[in-house]
Amino acid sequence: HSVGVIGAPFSKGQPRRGVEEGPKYLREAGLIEKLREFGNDVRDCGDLDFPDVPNDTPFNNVKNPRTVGKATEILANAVTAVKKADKTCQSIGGDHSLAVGTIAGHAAVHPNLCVVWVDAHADINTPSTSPCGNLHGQPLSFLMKELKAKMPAVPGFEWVKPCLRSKDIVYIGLRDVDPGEHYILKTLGIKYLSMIEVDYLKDDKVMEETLEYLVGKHKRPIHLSFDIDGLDPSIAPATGTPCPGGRTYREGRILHEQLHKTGLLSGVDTIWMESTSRGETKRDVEVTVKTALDMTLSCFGKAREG
Ligand SMILES: N[C@](CCCC[B-](O)(O)O)(CCN1CCC(O)CC1)C(=O)O
Ligand SMILES: [Mn+2]
Ligand SMILES: [Mn+2]
Repeated sequence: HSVGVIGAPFSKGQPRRGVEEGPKYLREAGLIEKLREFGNDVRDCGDLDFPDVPNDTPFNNVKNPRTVGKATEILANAVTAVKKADKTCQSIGGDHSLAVGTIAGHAAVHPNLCVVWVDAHADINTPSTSPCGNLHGQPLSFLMKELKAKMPAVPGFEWVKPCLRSKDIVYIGLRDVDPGEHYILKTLGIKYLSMIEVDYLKDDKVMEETLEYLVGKHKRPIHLSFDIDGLDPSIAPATGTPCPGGRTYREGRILHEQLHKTGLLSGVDTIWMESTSRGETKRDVEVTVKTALDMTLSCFGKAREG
């Protein structure tokens, strides 16, 4: 299985510092070597360079619009190039505003892709519904065709073409959804397995139900956007937006091993925010890196049965 790895050291979708360290931490933890151990032919595309955009004034309450728009455009082009080489594209973040780039770039090559979004949050605020203007809480609103009419022309995002329909995405792990987002989820009829549904279902049934919904009738490329805060803070403490009551390590492993088994995994975002801004200890960071590494490797053949 061939994999193109792109480092996206980007954090301007949210206010905390230290998030751009993601690619460095996962590389230092041996991500590339371990991916090869599981038989993957890995091409490390290195870390992208994201330019600072001068006087990037807020657009209404949206912060760093041109910087985030430019970074996601650069990332989209990089993802498209990897997908043309017909590799699974593994992007390492960085905050979740990056998903505008990874999904748009992936859809440019595979317009029929579907998305599995593992996250405590829905990340589907529009610039108008966002409670704080941080773009890491808004990526999906730029990508949903059904929201196009609701979207203002945010400077920097002129390049984005909405590429997803509400039936093309399933959320797993939601447990902190803003009112504006809940309204959008209900209105668009987007399928989600929040922690309520997850509690009723047996572990392996969560991904089974997700896959039946997305690829049961006909197979198509899967894009996994995995936010480490979808897991419980006990195993991923170093993140900017922790939310209690998340998925356990075992549940996380099952999800990713089942996705790997489909053979349809075509794009993976590993999104996490090593933030030392909440007084995380070195130990917290180590635990979070190890979890992010294990979950990512599980997408590419790391399995507990060996
Ligand atoms: N929905 C939030 C969080 C986004 C998290 C982005 B991530 O990539 O980590 O999934 C706001 C959440 N909430 C708003 C009300 C406050 O009291 C608590 C935070 C937002 O800022 O839009
Ligand atoms: Mn997220
Ligand atoms: Mn989140």
